[in-house]
Amino acid sequence: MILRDLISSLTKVTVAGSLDTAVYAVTTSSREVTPGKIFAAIRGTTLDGHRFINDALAAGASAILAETAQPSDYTAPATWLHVPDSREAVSILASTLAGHPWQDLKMAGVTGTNGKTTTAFLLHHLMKSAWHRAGLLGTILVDDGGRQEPAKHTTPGSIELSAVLTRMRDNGCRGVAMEVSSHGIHQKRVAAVGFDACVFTNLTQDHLDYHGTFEAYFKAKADWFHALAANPLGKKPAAVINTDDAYGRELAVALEGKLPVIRFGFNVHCDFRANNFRQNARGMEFELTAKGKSFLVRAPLIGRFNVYNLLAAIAAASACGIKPRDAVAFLLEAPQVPGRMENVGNAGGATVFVDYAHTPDALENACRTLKELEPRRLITVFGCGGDRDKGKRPLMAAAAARHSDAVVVTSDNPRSEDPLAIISEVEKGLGGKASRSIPDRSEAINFAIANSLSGDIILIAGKGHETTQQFATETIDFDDRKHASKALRERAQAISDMR
Ligand SMILES: CC(=O)N[C@H]1[C@@H](OP(=O)(O)OP(=O)(O)OC[C@H]2O[C@@H](n3ccc(=O)[nH]c3=O)[C@H](O)[C@@H]2O)O[C@H](CO)[C@@H](O)[C@@H]1O[C@H](C)C(=O)N[C@@H](C)C(=O)N[C@H](CCC(=O)O)C(=O)O
Ligand SMILES: Nc1ncnc2c1ncn2[C@@H]1O[C@H](COP(=O)(O)OP(=O)(O)OP(=O)(O)O)[C@@H](O)[C@H]1O
Ligand SMILES: N[C@H](CCC[C@H](N)C(=O)O)C(=O)O
Ligand SMILES: [Mg+2]
Repeated sequence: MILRDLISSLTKVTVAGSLDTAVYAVTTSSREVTPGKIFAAIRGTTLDGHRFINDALAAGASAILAETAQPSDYTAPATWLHVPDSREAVSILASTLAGHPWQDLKMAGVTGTNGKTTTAFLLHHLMKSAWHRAGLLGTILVDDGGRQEPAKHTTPGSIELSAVLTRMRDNGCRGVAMEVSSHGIHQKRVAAVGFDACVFTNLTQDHLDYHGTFEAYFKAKADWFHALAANPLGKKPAAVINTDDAYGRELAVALEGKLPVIRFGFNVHCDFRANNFRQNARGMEFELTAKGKSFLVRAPLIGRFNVYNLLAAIAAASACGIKPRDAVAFLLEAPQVPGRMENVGNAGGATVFVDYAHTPDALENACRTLKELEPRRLITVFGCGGDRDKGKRPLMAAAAARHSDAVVVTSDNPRSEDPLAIISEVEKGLGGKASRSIPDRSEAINFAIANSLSGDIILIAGKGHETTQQFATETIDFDDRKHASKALRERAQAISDMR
């Protein structure tokens, strides 16, 4: 593409040099520069990409995009593009170079502290059921309509995102369900993508290490909606908002008159409203009132919090053109989201669930849900991530202690931190609850399972679908589901040996 045509999509740019240059790609890494590429200098969270402009020039960059003006002593042939916000400009250029694939796809995005992955999986299931092919982007995996691969980020960088959306379109997908993380919004990864439905699930404590304050975290989420209200990119996005959540209500009020707002939850003002929720160990049912009609929703998921995820999926699907009646029928066959309230088996009458709860609110919900199944005892095994929001630690402990009969504190990705130091911060929130601290996660799981009694439920929380445990010096293979299954088999064998 000729630079002149490409940069016409940028609203604010000062050019120094030729616009007749042909370019075919943009990159934010000097290490990936080859002739024909634009090197975009990003002010990163650890490094400033502007430091690598000379490396990019040496590698033959055809143009430089930067937040600084061309230096006075600049002699290189590469055209210089001065923009106020490199990350935003990269999003626009990447989308333009790819031919804006999202224009040909029904796009549903999901943001919020908890429930993004689950809601995106449910939406993907609805889209696939209705349209045969649909894409999925999120924490666990990327499904481009042809094949699935593990995800590196919840929301990929804008360049990778444009590439994946292109593959989805070319593979015949009609829609995409994707998670939109607060990092993704803040780093403008989705700044140039139009959406048909934007879901807000809830807002509770997480990621304060990155955003600093709770208000900044809320602002990051809200910015996505406000940006699309100001510039909907040619689509008509509906804001699909949980208004049982206080921040959701605030957002819905702020968007009134700017975007169509679809409210969901249990409260009487909802457009998609749930009533009469019931559950057992195999699934749930509730009554849905939407568009003046009533439906009985039945799905193989447990937990009142999953009512929100189901409502969000049905409402967002409706904004994308899938009728609630059809959605309700498809949800009878809703998939097990890997590592989300996943029943991994039982032995000696005790049942094990693996869940990804790694925030105080999620752990509270997971524990409460399992306690509602009236186990003899609820034993919760969990830890807190290293190099992440430290404020979560005592709060997660308090949530676990409130609803569990016994707690086993262990490690969850200590990263660069000392596992014992993390555990002692967690212990401060337990408030005297019966507990055992076992830093080695496999031993902690073995301990909980070996000491279980018939009728107990064991919740192993925090890692869900993850398959590794990250330490300062090494990352080892570790999968809660595989480990728990092995421990359950050993326990079943031990019980049968004793007979
Ligand atoms: C903190 C954070 O979010 N970092 C992300 C960010 O990196 P950065 O911009 O800060 O990069 P940096 O290392 O400071 O470098 C600045 C620039 O210099 C460039 N550079 C650097 C060296 C060099 O020799 N040449 C060069 O050009 C780099 O390519 C980069 O463009 O932008 C990169 C590209 O998009 C991301 O890969 C990277 O994600 C890191 C790996 C990460 O761990 N992110 C996590 C926290 C994250 O994004 N999580 C969210 C939410 C998860 C959830 O709760 O669901 C997610 O969406 O996954
Ligand atoms: N709507 C919800 N409200 C509160 N808690 C929820 C909700 N949905 C799921 N959870 C809890 O949060 C955990 C994470 O759920 P999920 O993976 O769907 O969220 P996420 O927003 O994608 O999280 P992450 O940002 O870490 O990827 C679940 O394992 C469950 O314990
Ligand atoms: N996307 C989240 C996941 C956390 C999961 C938990 N296992 C942990 O490591 O804290 C993060 O990186 O903060
Ligand atoms: Mg997720």
